[in-house]
Amino acid sequence: MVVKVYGAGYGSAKRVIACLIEKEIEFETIPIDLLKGEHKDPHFLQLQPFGVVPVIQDGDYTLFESRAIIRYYAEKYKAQGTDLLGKTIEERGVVEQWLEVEAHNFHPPVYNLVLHTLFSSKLGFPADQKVIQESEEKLGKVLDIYEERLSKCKYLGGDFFSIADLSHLPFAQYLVGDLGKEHMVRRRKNVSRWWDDISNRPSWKKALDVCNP
Ligand SMILES: N[C@@H](CCC(=O)N[C@@H](CS(=O)(=O)O)C(=O)NCC(=O)O)C(=O)O
Repeated sequence: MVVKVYGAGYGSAKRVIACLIEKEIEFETIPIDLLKGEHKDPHFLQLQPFGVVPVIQDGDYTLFESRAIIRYYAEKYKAQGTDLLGKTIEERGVVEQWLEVEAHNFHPPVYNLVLHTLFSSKLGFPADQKVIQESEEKLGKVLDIYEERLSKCKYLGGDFFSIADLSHLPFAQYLVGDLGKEHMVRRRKNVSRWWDDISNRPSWKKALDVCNP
């Protein structure tokens, strides 16, 4: 069954696309235009009651929340494509730990920078410079912890690429790209080495091609 990915053009959906490519799972993308409000359409809300993207449909199985989706496919197809979870429950625990760190410590400040720097005018609210400054300060502290972690091992979850690293790709891409904050990565040599490693993976390059044709 070909997996349907709704909203592939947007950040959190790219996390799912990169995972499906790493796991060698066939998928198709279904555009959802956020600026036209298609994510608030009653039919879409039946798939995702919170009205955000992505959602996947895999036959009669529907799942939303991008990190839940990548955990699902990483587990369901553990023996296919890249192993993204580690070999032991202890390795899995550390992977889950850094995936939670990405969701609760890395994502919020970067998401605020994206909203207030890139989308405030399109979404019709004033960019809040205080939020921008506070978010950059918070993110700097998070990256300092990453710098220490990555001085001890190649990837966040250990010495193997995992969903913890993969989950960072979409919004770290914003950081070094459209947000113009690449210096926050480059001034930290281990974070810089890590970013070059994970962002040069063929799966990420293909995900960007699929999502930004
Ligand atoms: N926790 C959700 C977040 C999804 C989310 O916020 N998606 C954004 C797009 S993006 O941030 O992933 O680019 C969205 O649909 N925003 C629409 C809205 O908030 O109305 C997930 O990871 O799937």
